[in-house]
Amino acid sequence: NKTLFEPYTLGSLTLSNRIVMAPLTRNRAGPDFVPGDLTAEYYGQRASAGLIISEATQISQQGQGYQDTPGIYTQAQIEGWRKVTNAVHEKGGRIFLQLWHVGRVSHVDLQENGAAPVAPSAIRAEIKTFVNNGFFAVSEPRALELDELPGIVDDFRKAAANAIAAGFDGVEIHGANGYLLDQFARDGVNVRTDGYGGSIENRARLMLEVTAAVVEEIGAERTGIRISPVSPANGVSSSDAQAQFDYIVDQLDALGIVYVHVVEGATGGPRDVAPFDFGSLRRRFKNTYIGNNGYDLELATSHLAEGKADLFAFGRPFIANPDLVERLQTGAPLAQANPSTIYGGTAAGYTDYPAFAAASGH
Ligand SMILES: C=C(C(=O)O)c1ccccc1
Repeated sequence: NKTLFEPYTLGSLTLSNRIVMAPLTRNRAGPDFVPGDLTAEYYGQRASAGLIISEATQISQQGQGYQDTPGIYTQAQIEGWRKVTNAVHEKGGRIFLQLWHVGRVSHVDLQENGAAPVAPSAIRAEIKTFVNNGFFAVSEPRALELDELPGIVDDFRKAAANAIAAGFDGVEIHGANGYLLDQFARDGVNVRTDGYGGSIENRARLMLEVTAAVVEEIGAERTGIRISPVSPANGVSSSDAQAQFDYIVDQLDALGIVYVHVVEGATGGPRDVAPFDFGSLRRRFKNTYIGNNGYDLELATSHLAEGKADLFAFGRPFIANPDLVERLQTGAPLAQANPSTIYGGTAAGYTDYPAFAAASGH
């Protein structure tokens, strides 16, 4: 029977195992939101993952919501990411870039000319974001005009092309965790009365137009997406998540993208936050299903045996265990991350976690 530690074919890629490094925001981009040498070292250290999905990376300044997160919309940013993909590929690893637009989860100090963050509707989230070296309430958003949406689709398309130019093996569209595309999909925060709101199909429209544009630009085999059907992250909610996301996944399957990456529960929180049949998504999607959220070796092994997912994404465990795959395989103990150095800072708590062998003096 299948194990987590056997090779897996993802489109035209052969992954060395079924363990995925989930996207982790670390707020360590340099000036002009360019990833620096430390970032190349950090991802290189974790290249034994079957697939790395990078931290969320904004497709435009409008799409940025936190300080010191990296971008993929300038030549300098592409060159910075090239060092990262080289470091991972030198170690035989594979890496996708997560394309991000935060929508309403932003602050005027991050926006061009202090502009209001954009959203499907002018409803402010009751949350804070990390800006000006502190946590401050997100700013009042404005509703996007219909004629602005093609520009956002094009920003995703160009960012996908930039990611391939930077050497990434593919991209993951960020459709989860209460950011722009998820805001549009959720009737708790999208109250539009035009073609992008008011029905299951209309609310899915922007996410699906972005996905189709990325597929057209770089191919379905290099395009994945992350969704979080029942997560309340960043203040989103749905009146019928099952119907909304059954429809979305049916349409994603028709687009032929290589994987769907599903946050099964509250992001970074309880898996049973709300009743939801994830098997319904698994059955509707012919290609690869990546399960995420709170997995450990035992749960992943049992879900694999039950055919509930093909790959398993681990986030927080990868922070302090660069060699997580080897530790899971050998049963070595896992190190815990220092919570005070997860977001922001330099090497401490980023590149200075040792592999188990090094730590135990083997
Ligand atoms: C990009 C994030 C996500 O998808 O939740 C994120 C952003 C800031 C802190 C933690 C996570």
